[in-house]
Amino acid sequence: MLTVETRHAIHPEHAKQMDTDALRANFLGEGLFQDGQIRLIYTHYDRFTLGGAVPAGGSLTLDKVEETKTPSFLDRREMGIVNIGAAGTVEAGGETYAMNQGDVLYLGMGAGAVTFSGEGRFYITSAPAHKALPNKLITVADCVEVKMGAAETSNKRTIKQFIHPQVMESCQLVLGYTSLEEGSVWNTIPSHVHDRRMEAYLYWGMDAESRVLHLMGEPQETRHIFISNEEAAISPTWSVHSGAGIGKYTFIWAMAGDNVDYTDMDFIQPKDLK
Ligand SMILES: O=C(O)C(=O)C[C@H](O)C(=O)CO
Ligand SMILES: [Zn+2]
Repeated sequence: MLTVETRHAIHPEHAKQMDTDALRANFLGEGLFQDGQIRLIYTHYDRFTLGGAVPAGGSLTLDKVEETKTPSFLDRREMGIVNIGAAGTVEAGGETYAMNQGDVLYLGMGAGAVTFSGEGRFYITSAPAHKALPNKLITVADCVEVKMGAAETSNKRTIKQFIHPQVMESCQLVLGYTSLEEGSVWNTIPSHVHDRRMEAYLYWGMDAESRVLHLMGEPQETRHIFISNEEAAISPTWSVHSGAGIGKYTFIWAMAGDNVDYTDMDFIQPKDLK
């Protein structure tokens, strides 16, 4: 079963007026991982699409998605998939890729139908592409690790880069995930924006009772949403995207836009946040 929800692009002046329910309806992705289902959010931020596929021991195929009006979803798009569950497989372009927890699969434009199988919980990201690039499995052992932050500022963390120029070529997608060290709670400090790229965060690896306070909004007009395990925050180009966890968490960051330069960020120092 496939479900697709459309999210329109929100102007920052509009976001300022929103109450909690409106912020959640526009910027939070809930219930993306349901047994036996593929659930997608098709956004109007760079037409970035995110979602989950949970085959729950069976198989699920993603092919035509009405929203794109193309015969197959990947006819003019690329895709990044992260397995946040147990072992599973993804079949595309005549190949079957075995994916353990944390592995990432890149599928290039024209890859065709995508079949998810096994016990995996597959996080799906996708953006329009301008050329066909080879499909590529990037295991946890293949990623590039960057250490950031410090225990003194409660933000010591490891950034694992997968779909990233240092690892492989993509059209628009840049993707990886960040884990906090024990005792550190803050991600993405100092905060930043990047008007050139939208971004989405998928929080996972959290206890059921735990929550992340996700900061969003313009730097001088911040808002927050509390996020549970396996929920996503959609971050428009004008929004900061930082968070603090009440308990352990990892988050998958994925971006699409004008460049694939991970370091292209406009930093906002804590003293300048409002
Ligand atoms: O912990 C961090 O810092 C991040 O993971 C930052 C994200 O990767 C990001 O926002 C990239 O633009
Ligand atoms: Zn960012």
